[in-house]
Amino acid sequence: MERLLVLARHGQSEWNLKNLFTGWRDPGLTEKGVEEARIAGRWLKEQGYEFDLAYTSNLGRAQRTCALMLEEMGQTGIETIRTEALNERDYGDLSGLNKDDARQRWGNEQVRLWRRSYDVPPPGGESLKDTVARVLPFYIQAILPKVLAGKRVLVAAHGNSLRALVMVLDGMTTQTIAGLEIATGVPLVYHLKADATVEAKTSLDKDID
Ligand SMILES: O=C(O)[C@@H](CO)OP(=O)(O)O
Repeated sequence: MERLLVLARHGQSEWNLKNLFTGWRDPGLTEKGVEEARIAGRWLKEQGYEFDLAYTSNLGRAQRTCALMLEEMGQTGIETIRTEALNERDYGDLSGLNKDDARQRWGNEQVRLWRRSYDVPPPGGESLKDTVARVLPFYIQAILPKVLAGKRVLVAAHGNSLRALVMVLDGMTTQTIAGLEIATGVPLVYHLKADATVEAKTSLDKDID
């Protein structure tokens, strides 16, 4: 049985371009972001993938990416479930601030800890640990049973909600996860075994911006 799970971060957003902490704020995609989503969809189609079901967050950039990918694949009709559980990590008080300005104000190391440590939350926001605690129950209760039942599933979400999932799928530690970056618009293709562990993983090659 095919147990296909494809994870894709949204294409470049207006706030990725402006270098702003985004979190639960809701900027749209840039033109480049739209193109990245389309390229991702075309690549998946060329690889011969099809989906039965899609999941996305409550945020527009992921929803639009999901829709554009499915459009390129000729699969606009499939059921798409939106959930807050897949939202980006909440950046709290940092939301809307420029990342370089934040480094000037609080120092590189503090900003690195907020952005990439496992358990240091940004002020008023979520750590990756908090994000894992939000994303993982939804994955286990909603997404995984579908994949294990043979539904081919697309998840279009965000840098940190996907880092939370990849950490679990790839068996990364609270240390190694700090070095994981997920590029915009790059599908990560997982084939799962019946016991929900990873049989194979491939992805479209692309540099991290
Ligand atoms: O601003 C954000 O919400 C995220 C993703 O763009 O940023 P970071 O790279 O710090 O996780």
